[in-house]
Amino acid sequence: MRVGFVGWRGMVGSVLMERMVAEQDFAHIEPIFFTTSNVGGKGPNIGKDAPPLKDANSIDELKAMDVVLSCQGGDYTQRVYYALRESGWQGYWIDAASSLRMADDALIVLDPVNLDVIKEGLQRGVKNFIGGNCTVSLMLMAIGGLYREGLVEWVSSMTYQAASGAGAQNMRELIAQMGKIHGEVKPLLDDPASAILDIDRQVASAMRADTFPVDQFGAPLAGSLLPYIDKQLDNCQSREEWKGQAETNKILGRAESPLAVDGLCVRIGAMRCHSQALTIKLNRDLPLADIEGILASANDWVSVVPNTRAASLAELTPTAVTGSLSVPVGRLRKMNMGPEYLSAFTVGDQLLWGAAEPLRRMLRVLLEN
Ligand SMILES: NC(=O)C1=CN([C@@H]2O[C@H](COP(=O)(O)OP(=O)(O)OC[C@H]3O[C@@H](n4cnc5c(N)ncnc54)[C@H](OP(=O)(O)O)[C@@H]3O)[C@@H](O)[C@H]2O)C=CC1
Ligand SMILES: N[C@@H](CC(=O)OP(=O)(O)O)C(=O)O
Repeated sequence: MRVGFVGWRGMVGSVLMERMVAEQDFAHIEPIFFTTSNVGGKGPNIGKDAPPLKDANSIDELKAMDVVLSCQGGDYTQRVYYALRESGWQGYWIDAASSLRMADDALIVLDPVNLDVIKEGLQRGVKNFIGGNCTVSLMLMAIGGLYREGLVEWVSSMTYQAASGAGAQNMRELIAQMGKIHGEVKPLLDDPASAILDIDRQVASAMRADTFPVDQFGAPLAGSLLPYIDKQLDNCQSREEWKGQAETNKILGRAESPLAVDGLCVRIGAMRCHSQALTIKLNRDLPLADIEGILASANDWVSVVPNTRAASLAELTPTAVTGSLSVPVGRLRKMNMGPEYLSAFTVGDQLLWGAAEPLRRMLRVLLEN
């Protein structure tokens, strides 16, 4: 199988390459690497030879692929995908970008949750397989068991999303903001006798100054938060919030009878792990132990964290989870609203299960099909 990789050196693409090397995926395919900026250059080090980089804008070169896997971004998809199909290309298109997600002829892939939907799609001749929004994929990795058992009436998701979701430059800017804040008050911090309100005043003044680095986020994130992610929609949801219900139901294959998912999406100063506080309305009262069993059995990566302070601080934070495929879910308890209202908190690496891993695994599904 000739697989063309576009966007392999970007942030999502680099994580994908790391995972594919770790899982020895390249042993099963003929990889061809593409570029928009360095035609003829050298591809990534994957432990085996590959031809020099090909032009990612050349429909003729792309047409020779059985599969094109793109982590290059939505603009690239818009520019190239339709032209490639119009040329008569019948191959599989796997993509990290959101552009094609809601198209009728595309499926959103998250195989630990929707392998049945994917397999049924393959039998129907579906050729476009798109990675889901990171927050949605991570939520479903965490509580997919409840959906699988038909226990969910609705979910409200309040998110705490990492800088990486906005891109590599944003991660850099977050650290620059942290450094700027520290630099402003270092002399006061070094003096144990200094007044904390003086430090606080200087920090606030530094963050509000014109010289504070905000080119990427448009506002201070370090020491603050941003209560709006992605575009503004006419119904007063942000586009990120809209994706919650639309993509969840598409992933689960229930677009005809959608379950409600809604909430607020907020950017916080974490590096690459998205967290979510969930309120889940179950459609019946179930003992907490049964709920924990259902959650833990849903896939190989979800783990139930005991609802204690010690376990939550040790296992249920972005710092604990970053760089790993595990998706812990904790803070599980019945809420004051009634026995059918369940609270949960979950954390996941948005570059792994939130972006690269479902694409890598889709390639495996194609190979095994
Ligand atoms: N960031 C995220 O969290 C998520 C992103 N996605 C989607 O994935 C797509 C790609 O996102 P992301 O990986 O963040 O994009 P990046 O900006 O990191 O990379 C995209 C492309 O930019 C080019 N590029 C230019 N300068 C550099 C540089 N210094 N280092 C690396 N690449 C460079 C590369 O193309 P070339 O080699 O051709 O020059 C690269 O493939 C987007 O559509 C996004 O929506 C999906 C889920 C999560
Ligand atoms: N919008 C997400 C990241 C992302 O790329 O999402 P999507 O793949 O749906 O465009 C975030 O900011 O955290």
